[in-house]
Amino acid sequence: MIALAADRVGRRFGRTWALRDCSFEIPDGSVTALVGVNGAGKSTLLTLATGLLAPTEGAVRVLGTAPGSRGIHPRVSFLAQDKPTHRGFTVAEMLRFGRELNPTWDDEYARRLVDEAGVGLDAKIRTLSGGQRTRVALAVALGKRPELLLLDEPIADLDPVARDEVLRMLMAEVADTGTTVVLSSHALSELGNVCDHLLLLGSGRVRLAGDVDELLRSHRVLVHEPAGAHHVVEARGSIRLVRTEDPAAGTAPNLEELVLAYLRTEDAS
Ligand SMILES: Nc1ncnc2c1ncn2[C@@H]1O[C@H](COP(=O)(O)OP(=O)(O)OP(=O)(O)O)[C@@H](O)[C@H]1O
Repeated sequence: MIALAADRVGRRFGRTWALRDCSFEIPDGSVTALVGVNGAGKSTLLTLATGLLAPTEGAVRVLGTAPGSRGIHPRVSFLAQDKPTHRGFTVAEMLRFGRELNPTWDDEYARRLVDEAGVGLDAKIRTLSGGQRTRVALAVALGKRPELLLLDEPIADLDPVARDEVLRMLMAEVADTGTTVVLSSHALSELGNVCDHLLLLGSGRVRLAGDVDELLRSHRVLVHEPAGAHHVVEARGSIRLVRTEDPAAGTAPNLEELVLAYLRTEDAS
């Protein structure tokens, strides 16, 4: 099944097209890295998927239906970039909101996630570290037992240890529950360990999308080698990243090298 699909989606703000002609499909159970430079349209795309924003053109489908105009889909959780945990409340109060607002709420599960983060239920949100706050916000997002979890830069403000902890926790939960995750991030080196699907936006358009292994297989790094008939994505001095089906050419890139090459170039396809 397809968890999230876009068919020629565009979204305009005044004269600015934040997204244009975006078509893609994100399979059920995948963990998708949503990447792109600042202003590429990542947050806009995630917000369209929640239904909190409507496309100007085209159609979005979430878990097989059009996102409703009456708020977020009951089986979708969204963690916005600013992680709106209310700083004056306690962790227990945050969990109570989750329970009251979500019919599918799993209180035992949410409490376990908070406990594993080493956070007390009586702690005020404002006393928590950035990493702990993110983990409480994730516990609230996951406590809803979503089929689709949309995370907008969840690890942006975390130190490397906290990033690692949060991503490990997330991956363990996803492996257990099969939740589909779409995760926007600039932390390219971390994404290779957690994502099996990629959606790369550039200037509001889909530049590259698909299964990570397939994308890595169809690209090679050539050093001091002519590109020949291969399609050159990026050339930097004697190093070229090319798109090719020839497994004998050069060496395989890693996800960070692949994404960086596309982010650095404007007109690669
Ligand atoms: N509410 C809005 N009103 C006007 N313009 C907007 C609005 N939201 C987004 N935009 C514009 O749409 C474009 C895409 O913005 P968006 O926030 O989706 O990018 P992003 O990829 O999430 O960026 P970042 O990595 O910096 O978070 C930008 O040009 C931005 O200025």
